[in-house]
Amino acid sequence: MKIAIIGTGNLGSSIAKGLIKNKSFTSLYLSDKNTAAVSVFSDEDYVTVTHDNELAVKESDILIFALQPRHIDKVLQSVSSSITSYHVVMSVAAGFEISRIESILGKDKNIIRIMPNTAISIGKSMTCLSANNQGQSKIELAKKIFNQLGTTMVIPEEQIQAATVICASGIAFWMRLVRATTQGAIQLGFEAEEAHQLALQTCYGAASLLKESGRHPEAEIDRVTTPSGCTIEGLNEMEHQGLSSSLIKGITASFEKINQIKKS
Ligand SMILES: NC(=O)C1=CN([C@@H]2O[C@H](COP(=O)(O)OP(=O)(O)OC[C@H]3O[C@@H](n4cnc5c(N)ncnc54)[C@H](O)[C@@H]3O)[C@@H](O)[C@H]2O)C=CC1
Ligand SMILES: O=C(O)[C@@H]1CCC=N1
Repeated sequence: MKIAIIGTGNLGSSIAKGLIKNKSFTSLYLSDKNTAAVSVFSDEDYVTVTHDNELAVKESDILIFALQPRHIDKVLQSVSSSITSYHVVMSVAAGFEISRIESILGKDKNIIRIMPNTAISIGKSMTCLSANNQGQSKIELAKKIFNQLGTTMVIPEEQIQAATVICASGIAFWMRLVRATTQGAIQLGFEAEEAHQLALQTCYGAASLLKESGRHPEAEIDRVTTPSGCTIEGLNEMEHQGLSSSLIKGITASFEKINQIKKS
């Protein structure tokens, strides 16, 4: 597996970290006009850090374009003559549709839109995938790569925007919930460090319970809410203040915004 990551900022470097941790490549090119985020990897076996996108494309089979939507057009155009039908072209650019990539590279290229999140750096990403017609035969290969770095789900391209909000932006949403819980714990008298640890382990426990039991969140809530107890008192107050509603409204606002990015 000869992989190149073009664009090694927040997400590109997170993918690089995950791949390097797993040693899941025969060669890895990390290409960026500013290689600061990945220069630490230049001593790793079979890893090349470069400013030369063209070189990275020519030396690799699997190309992961981790660029901002406003840059990806230009970069794809600049390397298009080196991209062949043997390459598998993957793009993480939010809102940048497969048809736009096909209009630059041609419909005969294997193109897969991937939407991981930053937890890919520790092998815990939720990565959604969607391929063009030509790329359907490469989807198993893509799943193989990203299953080593978390979990994958193949979805229709129409759902990639929604998946971006839930899974990629979702990391930020969950972080804010952890932080708010920490602030509550500090108000109740814990030191900041202790508060953070309490919030984090409880969050981890809640997610693990759902994952391992397969039960519905409300079934787990029923097990915690003692009649007339403190949990239901707090939960109902949170709902009076609009907890579920504000989360759903935030998710839909984020979705509206990503659909605007798609049109721009
Ligand atoms: N940050 C996140 O959690 C997620 C981001 N995304 C998407 O991933 C993409 C990248 O996002 P970030 O990593 O946050 O952006 P970023 O700005 O941190 O990284 C982009 C990188 O591209 C490089 N770059 C720009 N022009 C270049 C060129 N001509 N040649 C080589 N490198 C060039 C920049 O120097 C930068 O390091 C975006 O399209 C975003 O929508 C998707 C899922 C999650
Ligand atoms: O905020 C953004 O637009 C990008 C896409 C999902 C995560 N970061």
